[in-house]
Amino acid sequence: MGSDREEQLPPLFVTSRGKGTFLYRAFAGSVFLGISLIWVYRLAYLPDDDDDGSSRWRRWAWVGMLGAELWFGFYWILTQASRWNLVYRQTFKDRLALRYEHELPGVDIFVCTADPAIEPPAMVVSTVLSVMAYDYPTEKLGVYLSDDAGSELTYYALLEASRFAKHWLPFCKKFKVEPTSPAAFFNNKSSPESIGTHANEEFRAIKNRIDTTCKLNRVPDQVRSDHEEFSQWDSYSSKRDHDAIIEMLIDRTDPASIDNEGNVLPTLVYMAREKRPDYFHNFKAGAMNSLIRVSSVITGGEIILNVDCDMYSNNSKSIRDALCFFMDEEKGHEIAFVQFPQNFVNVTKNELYGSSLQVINNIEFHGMDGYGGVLYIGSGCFHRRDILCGMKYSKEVKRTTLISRRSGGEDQPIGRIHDPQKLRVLASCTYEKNTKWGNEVGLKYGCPVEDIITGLAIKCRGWKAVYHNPEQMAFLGLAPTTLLQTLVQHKRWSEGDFQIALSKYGPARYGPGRISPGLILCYLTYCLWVPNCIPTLYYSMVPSVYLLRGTSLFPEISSPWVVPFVYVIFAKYAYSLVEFLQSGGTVLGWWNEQRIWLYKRTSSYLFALIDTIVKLLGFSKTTFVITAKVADEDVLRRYEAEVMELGATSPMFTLISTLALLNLTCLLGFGIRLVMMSTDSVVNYSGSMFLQGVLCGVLVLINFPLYQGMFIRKDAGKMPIPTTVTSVVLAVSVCTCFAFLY
Ligand SMILES: O=c1ccn([C@@H]2O[C@H](COP(=O)(O)OP(=O)(O)O[C@H]3O[C@H](CO)[C@@H](O)[C@H](O)[C@H]3O)[C@@H](O)[C@H]2O)c(=O)[nH]1
Ligand SMILES: [Mn+2]
Repeated sequence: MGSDREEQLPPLFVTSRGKGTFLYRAFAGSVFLGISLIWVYRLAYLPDDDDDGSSRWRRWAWVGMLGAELWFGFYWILTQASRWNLVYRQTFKDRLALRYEHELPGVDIFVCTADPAIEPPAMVVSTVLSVMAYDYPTEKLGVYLSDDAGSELTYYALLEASRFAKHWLPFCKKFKVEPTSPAAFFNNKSSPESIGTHANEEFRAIKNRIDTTCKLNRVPDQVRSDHEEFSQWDSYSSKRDHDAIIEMLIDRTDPASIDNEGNVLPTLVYMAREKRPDYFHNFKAGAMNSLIRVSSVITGGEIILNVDCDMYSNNSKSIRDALCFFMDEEKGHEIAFVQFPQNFVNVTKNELYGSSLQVINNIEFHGMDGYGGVLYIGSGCFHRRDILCGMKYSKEVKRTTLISRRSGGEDQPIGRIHDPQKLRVLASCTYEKNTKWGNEVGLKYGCPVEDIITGLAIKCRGWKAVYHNPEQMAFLGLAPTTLLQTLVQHKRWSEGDFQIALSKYGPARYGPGRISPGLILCYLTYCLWVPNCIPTLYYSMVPSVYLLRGTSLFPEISSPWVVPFVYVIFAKYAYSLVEFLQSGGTVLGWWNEQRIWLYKRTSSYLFALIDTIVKLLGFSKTTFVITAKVADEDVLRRYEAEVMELGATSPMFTLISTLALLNLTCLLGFGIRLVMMSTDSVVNYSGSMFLQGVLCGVLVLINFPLYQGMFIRKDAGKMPIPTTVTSVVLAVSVCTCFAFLY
């Protein structure tokens, strides 16, 4: 690399290709051959259209199987794109420091929170402190907390944090603390005990005060009278109806803003944008756009980092990592954003809910990066401000943007506005009226996955994105801890992605000519999560009820056509196991992942499909269900013991348990039939129903935790009795209809 560099400077980052690409491609080719043979078999053996009722039923079921297999095959092809060409990045932070230490750009960091009840302020401010303590010149850092609840509790917590920062930042620097989130650092058993007893005590005290205040739901009178800014809450009527509140807790240009050792502190700003019932607030995208505007006049950093309130910094060098990409002399000018993976602190060993996203993080995103276009996933992403604000790519911008700004002097050329009135205008409901905000400027509105669609639009404007997955994880957050939350989160994601597919930005329509074909396929993998629900529901129901009936839908065990079926299934799952283990998972974790895969497809995606249709018909509006970052002790105990949490009422649960019971009934029915047959017919019969029996058997095995939750467990996390009863009635009725009606 770099042989024809214009200057003889070694690069700030290098890219290397994954190994074994050729072998993988050959393997994928063989699986594709198998899939094609399955299609051929379905077409060649399509049952005749007799008048006889039973064979007509079989013919239709067969056509459905063909449809499902065509879809699965097509979808499998899509998933190959993100495995075709993996790349890995390495940065040289020492070179960056050597060349640019004194002209590093300003960095503004946005933390978003939206509800003090499910996103505890003590957690939020730990995240804020973690990013304030980055190993980066503090006079170039601005940290902004957006509070979509506009809660004085969160403001109070931030006030406490701003005071603690004076101890915490020098402490982190002195002892090279990692991670720089005080909560994470002091909770970590392996953090050296000898250091920081004092800091620890102080942090505990602050955390206690915050937690108590939150529990009492009231800021102490003394604090309130000491800090006149609390009067801004006098006019506050609710989360959805209040004025904009913007408070600068630390101003880095104020000579008094120094830590205990006399170093400058980063600017720290609290922002609750204005909310009114008559104005749609566009969730996180709306908050981000207000932050972009407000920060542009306070600190105006050229680089913006965005994290969710639970995603604390776990690597104090991440800004420098990101800058190695942006400031690389050769390639930096075309990079719009640098995305780090979302990792989670709270995943258990065999991750019951498959929420660690390891395969996405360790394989698929490296594959998308190979096409220059990893997704923007909302948290842990560094953007160039002007690109986020709509700048289009052109070859001429090469080398100008970051470098010219920096050569303007130590400080940014932006006029600093501290006038609260002017700031409030920028965060008002009406500011965006008749502007391009939410469309061409800033994050896009109208989609529950504002991050994905914004990232796609940026790449369609000609920019590249980079994925960086360093060994020491850059960010750590909280994954959902119950089944329902996992399914609801996936409903939001899949629905949002599907909306993109249907929108003007649908990758297949909008992408060609703008992004590479490989990247289009990668995007489609995510954008087409939702339609998977239909073939998956079909495949997990129809063969089973036909098994009960004794109608075969797969080749006989002695037929050579069994080979492609067995090969494709075996190869696909063996490979997915290898991939999962390689990404750091366990065998049981993989098995759990298959279960959650089934539940997501049959419930989250189905409900996302239904909601999409309802919305298209104009009956409902987009919502955003925030994922809880706290759980009861009881729930947490079960989560840690990897016992499935089923103690909630939801149509999603009714659906998955009905499916589970349906398969159980079909398998039992099949068993009874076998027992009642003569030996000869058993051999024949089980031969013709073999694959169907295996499919139904595996579905029963994988649903084991559901049967336990319905019939065996006694704890509070078991399936509610009404849900169990409904599911039994539904499953038995469907089975009875099928067994006797035609
Ligand atoms: O009206 C809202 C709703 C949410 N948020 C914040 O958005 C973040 C993400 O919300 P969360 O409930 O944790 O959703 P996740 O599914 O975990 O988030 C992922 O998916 C979202 C899109 O669906 C992205 O916005 C996130 O960045 C990405 O991490 C949190 O910090 C919230 O406080 C707001 O600021 N305002
Ligand atoms: Mn989250």
